[in-house]
Amino acid sequence: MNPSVLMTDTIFPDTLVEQDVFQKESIDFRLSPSGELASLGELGKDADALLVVYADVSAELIEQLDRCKIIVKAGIGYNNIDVEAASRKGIIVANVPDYCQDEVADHTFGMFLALVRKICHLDSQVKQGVWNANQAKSVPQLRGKKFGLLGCGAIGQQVALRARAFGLEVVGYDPYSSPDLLAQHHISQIEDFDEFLHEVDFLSLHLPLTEDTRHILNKSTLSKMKETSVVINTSRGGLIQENDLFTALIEGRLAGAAMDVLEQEPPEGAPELSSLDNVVITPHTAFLSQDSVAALRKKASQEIVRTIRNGKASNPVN
Ligand SMILES: NC(=O)c1ccc[n+]([C@@H]2O[C@H](COP(=O)([O-])OP(=O)(O)OC[C@H]3O[C@@H](n4cnc5c(N)ncnc54)[C@H](O)[C@@H]3O)[C@@H](O)[C@H]2O)c1
Ligand SMILES: O=C(O)[C@H](O)CO
Repeated sequence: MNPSVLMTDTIFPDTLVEQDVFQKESIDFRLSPSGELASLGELGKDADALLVVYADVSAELIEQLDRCKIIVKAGIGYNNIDVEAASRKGIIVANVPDYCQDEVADHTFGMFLALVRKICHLDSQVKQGVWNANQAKSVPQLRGKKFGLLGCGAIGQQVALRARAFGLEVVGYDPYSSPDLLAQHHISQIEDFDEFLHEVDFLSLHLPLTEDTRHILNKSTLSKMKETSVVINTSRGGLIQENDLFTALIEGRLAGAAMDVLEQEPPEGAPELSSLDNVVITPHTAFLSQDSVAALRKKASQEIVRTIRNGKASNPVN
């Protein structure tokens, strides 16, 4: 009997890349038609591996997997997988840590510029027949301002490179990163979180969503930031308490926000934040480009092949 893979969900229009990789290795491949927990449990029962994009791989689902050896997140952030439950069952969880650093850094910087230079807002005004340059008079000059990285890993380092090219001073808060590594990337470390929040003019989030980091930006931490500062989030929606962010923005305690990710994705209709002129939102697209997607799909599938064939994953997270 061939080993088998269940793909729980996909955002791509076809599964040709995955089918190709698995077919060459005589591994059977199925895509779940609905991605719903009940059917995933049933379909995944006999699968040797799970390939996951955004499906919620809960402890309840993992409990139903009788043969599974590996769960691969097709992506970097694996917060939709209950890693502890998988570890308890001896299942390896792996991600694809290296496929879209440039895309996310470009998107982060693009959103930052669109927000701070009011490009999206002015564009939408012109399209409504309003030609009013006055609103741009309050735009801050970037050179010499402090660009703060909350999380200084692979993506944060790429963002730092772009920020420096704009004459920004890059500062970082990352308790798990070595001072040498940060110095190598010309990121000045600020060790005290409150001081970091207080110092930065622009704050960009590049850390994983975990139980420790959920709502790391909330009423209390947002209140430590300058009223003129902005937040850019291309990491995970759950890092920010969105109601607190909304309140800080309407009360003028923060100058703006750029968000590629939201607490609820997809949101039900237009998100509340989108009613504000000083907010820019994209629908979780920072990682996407033709090249990054091709690399991601291939790497995720190959990780499964490696584990099924050799019993070892290249990028285990447990
Ligand atoms: N929007 C998108 O399309 C998209 C695409 C890729 C990744 N992401 C998100 O970006 C995140 C970062 O990706 P990466 O490749 O840079 O990951 P990475 O693992 O290379 O870097 C994450 C950094 O965060 C740091 N960190 C952990 N906890 C922290 C804390 N409490 N405070 C400050 N720093 C902390 C880690 O030490 C690490 O240096 C991912 O976890 C993922 O959720 C989003
Ligand atoms: O984490 C990632 O790789 C992207 O956000 C897609 O899930």
